[in-house]
Amino acid sequence: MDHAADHRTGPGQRTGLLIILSSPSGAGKSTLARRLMEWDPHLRFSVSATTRPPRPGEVDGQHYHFTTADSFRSLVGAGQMLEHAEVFGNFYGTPRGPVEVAMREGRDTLFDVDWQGGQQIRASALGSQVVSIFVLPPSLAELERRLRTRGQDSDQVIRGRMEKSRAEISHWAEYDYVLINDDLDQTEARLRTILMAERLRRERQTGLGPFVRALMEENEA
Ligand SMILES: Nc1nc2c(ncn2[C@@H]2O[C@H](COP(=O)(O)OP(=O)(O)O)[C@@H](O)[C@H]2O)c(=O)[nH]1
Ligand SMILES: Nc1ncnc2c1ncn2[C@@H]1O[C@H](COP(=O)(O)OP(=O)(O)O)[C@@H](O)[C@H]1O
Repeated sequence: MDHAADHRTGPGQRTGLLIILSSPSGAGKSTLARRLMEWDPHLRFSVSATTRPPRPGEVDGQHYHFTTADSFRSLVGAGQMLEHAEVFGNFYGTPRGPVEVAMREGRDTLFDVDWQGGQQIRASALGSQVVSIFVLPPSLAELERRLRTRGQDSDQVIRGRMEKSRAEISHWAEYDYVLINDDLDQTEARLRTILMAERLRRERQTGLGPFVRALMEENEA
């Protein structure tokens, strides 16, 4: 079967959107993702696998699937990752199965992945369904302040993340939307607007009413 054609949109068909959120560490994407999920219970969060150890309060299977490097590698070897990358010295990857199920069910999926993950998902057979959003902090000083006030990482880890932030930010132009997360409520409102508009755009392709469909079929006959 042609894998790409399987997810192609057309009149009457409805497939899910893949909404990719990326940002330098600490800009606020996990917070925004959580708020968006609370707002829209139909949205599915893609739970990544990672070899990073859990932070206090993180729940296995909910925030991440915490795993060892060996089992991560065997999942990759078995083709079970839609994408994967090494970030800050740990492996992260998106399990393929749940994304494909959501696509078939017409459910939208939200991804919190870095720029490498964004590139790989865009290049995959599901790429035509991607809506990508890059979240920027108002400044690097504010980014560092957020990493420190989050209070989850050691000084050394924070320094490492700040060093990588410029490299992550350099990929902003690859994304469909760029949001500066200054005021959290305003950024959340903008994210909702993007989601609503992108859903309308998809309906333009897939949600034609029976009246328009009948006219199209008449024209094709
Ligand atoms: N490529 C890829 N990146 C991921 C995945 N899951 C998380 N990441 C990214 O890995 C980076 C580190 O995530 P995390 O350790 O949770 O730290 P945080 O971003 O500071 O909360 C972030 O840029 C995430 O977007 C994944 O499945 N694939
Ligand atoms: N707009 C904002 N203004 C102030 N603080 C914020 C804002 N957005 C997020 N934060 C805080 O910044 C810290 C990092 O946010 P988080 O969502 O964990 O970032 P990321 O997932 O991008 O690493 C958290 O303590 C969060 O509460």
